[in-house]
Amino acid sequence: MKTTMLRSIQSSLTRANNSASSPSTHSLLRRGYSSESAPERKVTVLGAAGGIGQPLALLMKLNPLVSHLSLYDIAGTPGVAADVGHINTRSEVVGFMGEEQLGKALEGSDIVIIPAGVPRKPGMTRDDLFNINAGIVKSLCTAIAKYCPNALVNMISNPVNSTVPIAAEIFKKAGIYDEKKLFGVTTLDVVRAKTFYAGKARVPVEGVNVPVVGGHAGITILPLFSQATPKANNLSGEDLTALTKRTQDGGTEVVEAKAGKGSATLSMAYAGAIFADACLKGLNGVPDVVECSFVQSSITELPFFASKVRLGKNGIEEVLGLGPLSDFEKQGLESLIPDLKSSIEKGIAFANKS
Ligand SMILES: NC(=O)c1ccc[n+]([C@@H]2O[C@H](COP(=O)([O-])OP(=O)(O)OC[C@H]3O[C@@H](n4cnc5c(N)ncnc54)[C@H](O)[C@@H]3O)[C@@H](O)[C@H]2O)c1
Ligand SMILES: O=C(O)C[C@H](O)C(=O)O
Repeated sequence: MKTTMLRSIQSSLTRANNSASSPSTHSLLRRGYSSESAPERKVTVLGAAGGIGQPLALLMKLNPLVSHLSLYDIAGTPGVAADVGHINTRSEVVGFMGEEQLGKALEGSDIVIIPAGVPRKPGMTRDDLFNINAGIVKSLCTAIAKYCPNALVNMISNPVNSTVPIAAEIFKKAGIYDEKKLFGVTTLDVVRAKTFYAGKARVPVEGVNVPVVGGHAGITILPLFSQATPKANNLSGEDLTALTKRTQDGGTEVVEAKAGKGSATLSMAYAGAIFADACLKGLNGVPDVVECSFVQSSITELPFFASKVRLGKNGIEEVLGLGPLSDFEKQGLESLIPDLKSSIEKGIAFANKS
């Protein structure tokens, strides 16, 4: 019963993966690539005792590609680690608490996932989190540069449109920046676009794919429903406009429903687990692993942009282009550029001030 449930969680994580073509964990296992023979991989979660951190720790504990799970926060991690550590899956779990233990938490990490920082309350924009979260991200990235400079970094902390450029600048200053290894996690936008599209088009959600490009705030989130599969012929222009708006406002929908008790945590943990799983598969040499992510990019005039990226043994193998856009999407792309540009510049300026 327990094994069946674990298998079903794992396979639904892989089935839901954006890349319909990437082999599932189960196909790897069937090919004799058992969790015992899968390479050792250390995944570290920074902010592991938080609303996202705890369910994300649980989902990473269920991932057979992880051999070491390191859980760090400024408080509360011993309890989370003891709890998650009792689950009878492959990884060894260690909790670390307080700045003096940050180095140990990070050493040897293959992937560092960062959901550390404050979430929104109703009436706030993601940019309103900048003043607190920029400093948190800066200090955590300084430590990553020192203790695990080769790790892939999955940035969840908001505002992602600024925290990713901050991380890049901190890594550049430390002389370790590799643009192939830094990712803003925008998977939740893809997860939402798939759910909302499937609901409106009345198609089974498991088979749905929708790329989401741009950034991760308001109108910078640009779902490309014209490229959604399976094609739905029952959606009007008005439906597509409404779907786009709902995807852009998905975070706010949750913030308002939680009425002061934070933002998306469970769906974000799910999305973060999907993205980390894709990074692990890429590192392990699985071919054709493709996910959307906010990365250093030259596909538009902006230095960072979310689009599909192909993941490989060194992180990003290829940043894929946007593909054909509808007139509505072309307009959306044009409108988002100034917003996204100023968030990126704000992050770069913050990281470079004294
Ligand atoms: N990228 C996305 O799609 C997405 C989705 C949802 C939430 N978020 C963002 O994720 C962040 C976390 O959200 P949450 O709901 O988990 O918040 P939370 O307050 O529940 O948890 C944040 C955790 O970070 C920890 N923390 C604070 N400073 C730290 C530091 N210096 N080092 C390590 N840990 C530290 C806190 O102790 C806390 O446990 C927010 O910024 C939120 O906006 C992003
Ligand atoms: O909306 C937020 O503040 C959190 C997150 O960015 C989300 O999209 O849910």
